[in-house]
Amino acid sequence: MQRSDPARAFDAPPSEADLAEIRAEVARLHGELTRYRLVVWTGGNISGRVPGTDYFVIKPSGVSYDELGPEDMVLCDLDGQVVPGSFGSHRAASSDTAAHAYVYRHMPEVGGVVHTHSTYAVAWAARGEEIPCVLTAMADEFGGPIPVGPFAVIGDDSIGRGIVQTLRGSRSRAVLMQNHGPFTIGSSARDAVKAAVMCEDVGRTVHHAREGGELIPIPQDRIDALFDRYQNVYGQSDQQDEPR
Ligand SMILES: O=C(CO)[C@@H](O)[C@@H](O)COP(=O)(O)O
Repeated sequence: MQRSDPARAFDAPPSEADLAEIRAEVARLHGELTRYRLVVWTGGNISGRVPGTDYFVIKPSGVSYDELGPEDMVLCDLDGQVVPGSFGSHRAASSDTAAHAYVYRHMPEVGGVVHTHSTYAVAWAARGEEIPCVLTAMADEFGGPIPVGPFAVIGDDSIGRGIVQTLRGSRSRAVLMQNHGPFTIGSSARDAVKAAVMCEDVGRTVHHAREGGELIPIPQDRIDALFDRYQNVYGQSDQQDEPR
């Protein structure tokens, strides 16, 4: 894959000792995708940025979720290149590695990226229809509708470009890539997984609500107030830096 900037050199990769925590967390979080039934077979993937470095770890491509442990996560630089000799480097990184890498290069505040094929979110994506903000739970978590991103081919940075173009400046941490499915971002891999769980939950609820009749939009000032409360007040006071 073409490097983003041939002149760019990345710092030396972190040691495996320094990677242990992020490897364990990203491997563990893959179990949350199956627990919440957001993926089937080997679909979907999670990555986590290694804090303070030019690297991230991501799921290996096509490997069963049952086999995913910390040392199976693939270490990549921000160009999406696998670091030779690192744990897991004997396998190909996820099909979406270039997309995740593009997001990390262009959104430095992002610490985790998740992709799923969760049923209701994919159904909204198949229609190219955003999920309207008609639930307080959406205002809390996404600060508005969940937007649709462009149709994009798999394997290069097209999906990443679509994610950044859609979410940069948005309060939503989820985007429905047209005809494909949800990609989510977060301050950490756990935060991005939460966005994926909540995206599917509201996608299901709004789908059934609309089947029963007309949806009632929430006024923008109420959405703003709900989002502010949830992001800054909800939960325990010692959770300040943790995702809610
Ligand atoms: O749909 C896609 C490709 O974007 C992926 O979710 C899915 O096929 C899983 O691919 P990987 O196993 O991560 O290579």
